Parts: sequence; structure tokens; C-alpha cells
Amino acid sequence: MIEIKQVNKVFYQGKRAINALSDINLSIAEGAIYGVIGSSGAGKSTLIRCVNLLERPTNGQVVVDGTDLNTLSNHDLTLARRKIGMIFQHFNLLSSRTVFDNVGLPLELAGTDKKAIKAKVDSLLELVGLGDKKDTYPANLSGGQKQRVAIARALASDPKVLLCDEATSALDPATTQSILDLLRKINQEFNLTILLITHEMAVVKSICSDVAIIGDGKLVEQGAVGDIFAHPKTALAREFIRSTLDLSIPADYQARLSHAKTATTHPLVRLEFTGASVDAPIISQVAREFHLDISILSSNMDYVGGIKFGLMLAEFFGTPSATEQAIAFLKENKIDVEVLGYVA
Ligand SMILES: Nc1ncnc2c1ncn2[C@@H]1O[C@H](COP(=O)(O)OP(=O)(O)OP(=O)(O)O)[C@@H](O)[C@H]1O
Repeated sequence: MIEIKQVNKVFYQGKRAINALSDINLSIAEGAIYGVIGSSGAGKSTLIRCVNLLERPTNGQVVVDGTDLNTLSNHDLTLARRKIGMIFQHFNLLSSRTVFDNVGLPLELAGTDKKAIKAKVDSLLELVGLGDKKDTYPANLSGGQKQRVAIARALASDPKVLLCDEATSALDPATTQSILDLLRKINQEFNLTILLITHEMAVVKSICSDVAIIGDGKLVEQGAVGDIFAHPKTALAREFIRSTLDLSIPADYQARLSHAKTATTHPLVRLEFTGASVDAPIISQVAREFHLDISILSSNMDYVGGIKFGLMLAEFFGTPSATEQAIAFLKENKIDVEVLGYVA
């Protein structure tokens, strides 16, 4: 549905060239929910804005539903853009218009008659759960409700593609989840292709079928979300996956941790399970085979695409040689092990 072919975008600040996008190639299938993740300044906004030519690529092609947008006249581009809806981090609603009039705006601009606008807007407001808010002004809505209005407005022209530019970044976690649920619902109900950009791997994990990771304007890695979580190939991918799992050591516990390994101290161990780790009940196996007692301090395990992965902090109680053998066994089973220190 969306083909991004060899796209480059160079900005100039005075004589200085900024390569915001370098040789990006992406193919997004009809009906996919495709996530593009990257850190601040990676080029995400530039990329998504190239898909509806809000930003013209310096070179390369953007083909949406079979049409190369760069070849269109201004008039035809306006028509093509009606089939590409967009929502934004800060909603971009018109404050002087009611909810109803915000959602109806694209239809008014397209010259649709009033009766048809009313029928369409009423059904969209029901769809997004705001049937009772049509006469309300944006200032009197919560962030989540504003994004629902923006989604209804984006759907007014029956788009084939919805672009989401950090659509949940201004929302709290529960509201984020409800907006992601709504996006999944409209994806399924209308077979709408969704391209979203985010800096949060949790968003990708929650709804995306596929993901591309960009860093410094370049495409670093792409694939099915389950495959990327299971077998990340690059450090950047691993970093984003880890960001969904971070475990920190409580401050009072940290104060008890020392580097001194003595006969009376035992190690605090950080275990990282990835797609490469052997899938077995390894903790109980280690405890049994090496006569260790294992006390889990904290753990954040997850399951994506048929793979268990995550982090665990655990204290190992046993003889020094048993502990060493256990750690070697875990490593053989492709679990990353790091001794963080010793506790008395
Ligand atoms: N209009 C512009 N003029 C000059 N440089 C720009 C312009 N827009 C973006 N850039 C630069 O291009 C690079 C990519 O910016 P972009 O906004 O696409 O990144 P991003 O991944 O969306 O980051 P963020 O999440 O912080 O918005 C940055 O170095 C940015 O400074």
C-alpha cells in the first residue's frame, strides 16, 4: 500500500547540509500496522511527512496505493491526500469549532452536502465513543478525547492510509492504551493501513505487525515485530527492546551491594533472556543441578511473537564453585549473565 523507494531528504541550514533521511526503502502492506521507531532527531517526523508530501523528498519515490505522489499536479495531490489521513501528537484541532465541526471540516472542504456530513460525522463520533460530545469545544476535552476527535476527523474522507505522528506521546499510559485499542479496531474494521512513528517500543509491541528502526536518518533494521524481538540484529534494536524492560536496583538494596566477594557474601546476578536463549525452565533446573537457592529480587519477563524474553535480578545462594558453574551453564544456554555485586 505504501512504497518508499530510495528516499533521501537533505535540509540546509545556511551552507550546512543535514541528511535527515538517507536511502530509505520501506514496503508497507495493505492492512498492516507498521511502526517506525527511532530516538529524537532520527528522522521519524521527516519520514512520515514524506508519505503525504508535507515534506518533499530530495530524491526517491513515495508510492501510495499505486500512485507515485511526486508525479501529481497540485490538484491531484490534494485529491490523493484525502485518502491519507493523519493524526498528530498535539491533536491539531481547531479550538473555535465544536467537536462536530472539527470532524466535519474535511467534508465541508470537499464540498459534501450538509445532510451527508451529518450522517457521516454522527457515525464517526459513535465509532470513537464521543457520541455525546458533538457540541463540546476542544478546550473542554481530555487529551484522549481530543485524539479521538482527531481520529474521527482523519477518517471522515474514508482514507486508505492513516499516518500517526507520535499520536500517544502526550497521553498517560491508560489513555495511550485506549487510543491504541481504537487504532487496532479501525485497522480491522476498515482494513486501514496504519503507519505510526514513535520513540516508544511499548507502542510498537502493543499494536504493530511490523517495525522499522531508524537511527541518524538511516534504516537500521526492519521486520515482523515478533522476529525483531526474538532476534534483534543490531545494538539499536536491542536498546529499544531493553527500554521496554528496564529493571533498576532499589536504592536501599544498592547501598548493601559491594564489589567484595568473600566467604559470607553471595552474588546479585542480572539475567537477560533474549530470542537466542534456550527455551526451558532454566531457573529451576539451575537450582536443582547446582544445589543453589535462588531468590528473585525483581523480574520483567514478556512474551512476543512466540518468544519469551526479559530481565531478572536474582541472588544466588550456594558455594562459590557451584555459583560459578551455574553461571557458566546459563551462558551456555544463551542467557546473558552479569554479576552486579555481592551482598552480605
Ligand atoms: N525543516 C528543517 N530544517 C532543518 N533541519 C531539519 C528540519 N526538519 C528536521 N530537521 C533535522 O532533520 C533531522 C531529523 O529530524 P526529525 O524531526 O525528522 O527527527 P525525529 O526522529 O522526528 O525527532 P523528534 O522525535 O525529536 O521529532 C534532525 O537533525 C533535525 O534537526
